[in-house]
Amino acid sequence: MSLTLEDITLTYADGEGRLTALDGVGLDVPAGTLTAVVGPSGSGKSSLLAVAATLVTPDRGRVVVGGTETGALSAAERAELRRRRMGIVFQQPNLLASLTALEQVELMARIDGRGRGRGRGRSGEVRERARELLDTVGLAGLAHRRPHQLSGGQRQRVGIARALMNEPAVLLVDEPTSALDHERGAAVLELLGRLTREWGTATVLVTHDRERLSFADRVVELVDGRVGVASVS
Ligand SMILES: Nc1ncnc2c1ncn2[C@@H]1O[C@H](COP(=O)(O)OP(=O)(O)OP(=O)(O)O)[C@@H](O)[C@H]1O
Repeated sequence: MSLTLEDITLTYADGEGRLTALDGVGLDVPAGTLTAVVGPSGSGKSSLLAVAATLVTPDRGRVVVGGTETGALSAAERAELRRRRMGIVFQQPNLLASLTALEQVELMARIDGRGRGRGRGRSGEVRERARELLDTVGLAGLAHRRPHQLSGGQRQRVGIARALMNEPAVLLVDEPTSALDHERGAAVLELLGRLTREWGTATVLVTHDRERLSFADRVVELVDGRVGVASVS
């Protein structure tokens, strides 16, 4: 399933006027590829992810997910699309305070009883898969911990495992390595690149980290809400 953004313009109210956060941005992310979005603070990266996630409706332009023009869907249909087909990882993962790491990840499959692929199935299988994902993101021994017992980087990795639980067709990730040390950050990027290819996911990853972009199929630079030419070190 591919993700296409066509000529996206997004403005926010700014005092008397409007601030243009995205200005005619286009992005084509074929299934099984990973696009990294880089750019200075305030250049529109998080806004771009919010539009791609269909959480924010742009002033102009189209978001097409697997051939479906999302602007034509109702709010309920968009919510369903997000739940069934998208994995979204925000900088702040919004974990539920009362649940353990394992329960946070399991919850995705339980909410979406008809989840794709291995997310489907009996309770034991769901638990096993959630454990596997926590293992993969390096949280094997911490599955029983609640959010307040985890570091910022560990919470972020719970958020990544949760987003991967239903084998999303579209994966949108904001700054996955910001709270991680170098080695752990590299492992998370390697994992996202590998799953993108294995699952045929259309992945967009926002990152400040220009040194480790070799895992990306394409690098897009945003400057003042426009797509520029990326210079990668
Ligand atoms: N809800 C909002 N209301 C008004 N302005 C906003 C809102 N959200 C973002 N902006 C503005 O839109 C512009 C783009 O913000 P955005 O968060 O998309 O940038 P970013 O590249 O993700 O930044 P960072 O790297 O610091 O997270 C900025 O000028 C920001 O101040």
